[in-house]
Amino acid sequence: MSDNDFNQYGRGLLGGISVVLDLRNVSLIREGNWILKNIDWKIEKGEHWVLLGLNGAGKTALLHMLYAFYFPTKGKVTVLNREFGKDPLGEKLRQKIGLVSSTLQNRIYDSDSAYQIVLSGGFASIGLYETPTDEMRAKAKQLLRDLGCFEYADRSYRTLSQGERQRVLIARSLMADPELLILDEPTNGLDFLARERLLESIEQVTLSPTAPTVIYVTHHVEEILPCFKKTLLLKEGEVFAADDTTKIITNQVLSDFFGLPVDVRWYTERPSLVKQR
Ligand SMILES: Nc1ncnc2c1ncn2[C@@H]1O[C@H](COP(=O)(O)OP(=O)(O)OP(=O)(O)O)[C@@H](O)[C@H]1O
Repeated sequence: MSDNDFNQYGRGLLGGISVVLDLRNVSLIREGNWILKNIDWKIEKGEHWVLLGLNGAGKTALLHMLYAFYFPTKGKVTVLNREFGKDPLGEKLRQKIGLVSSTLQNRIYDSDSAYQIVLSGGFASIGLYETPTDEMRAKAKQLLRDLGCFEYADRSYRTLSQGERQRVLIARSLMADPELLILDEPTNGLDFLARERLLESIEQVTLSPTAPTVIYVTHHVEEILPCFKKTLLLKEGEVFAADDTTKIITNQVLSDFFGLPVDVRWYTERPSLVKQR
C-alpha cells in the first residue's frame, strides 16, 4: 500500500482491514540494553486497549515503535496494513495514527489558540501554516464542542489548564480521522475531577460510530474504562499478559504482576485496586 492509496480511498480502504496492529516477536535493544523482549500483540479493528505497566516497563519505547520513531531490533511490526522497520513511515500513514503524549504537549506553541491547535491537526503540523478550508473549520469547531473545549477555543495554549490542554490535543488528533489513536498517560497531572471528566470525554470518543481504535497507556488500574475491553500488561519489557480486561484485572493476575497481594474491586464497571493487608 502506498501513500497514494490513502489519497484515493481515504478511510474507505482501511475500513476493509481487520487488523490495526500486529507485533510479532518484537524486540528492541538501545545502547546495549534489551528494552523490549519478544513482544506479540495483535489489535483487531474495533477493539480498544489499555497498555498498563509500571515506570520503566517499556511503554514509551513500545509506542515509539508503533509510531516508527524506533525500529525493532528483531521481529515484525505491522501497523494499519503496513509492515515497517525498514522503510520510513509515509506522512499519510503517520496522519492515520494520532498520538497524544507529553512530548507532543511540549512541542505545541504557547501562543497558539485552542482553535488553531485543533486546525493544525488537519495538516499534521505543529503551528498553522496553511489556510484551512471551510470544511476543516467546521470540523475543528465540532471537535472542540465534542471534547468540551469550545468555550476556550480562542484562548492561547499557555493560559489553559493541564486538563484543558489534553482535551484540545485529543481534538487536534481527531482532525485527521486517525485509524489508531494512542493516548499516552493523558491524565498525568490532573486532579480527580479533571481526570474523571477527561475519561468521560475519552469514552465518548470511543462510542462514536467513526471512532478510531484507541490504545490508552497508563500506570493506573482505576483508569480502565468499560470501553477498554482488552488489556496488555507490560513488565520489564515483556508482555506479562494480554487478554480480555475482565480476565486480566483480577486479584490473581495483578498480584503476580505487581509481586504484591492486591484486591481488585469493581464498581459501576470500573476497577480499583487496594493492597491486601
Ligand atoms: N534510548 C534509550 N536508550 C537506553 N535506554 C532506554 C532508551 N529508551 C528507554 N530506555 C530504558 O528502557 C526502559 C523503558 O523505558 P520507557 O520509557 O519505555 O518506560 P515506560 O514504561 O514508558 O516508563 P514510564 O511509565 O516511567 O514513562 C527504561 O529503563 C529506560 O531507561
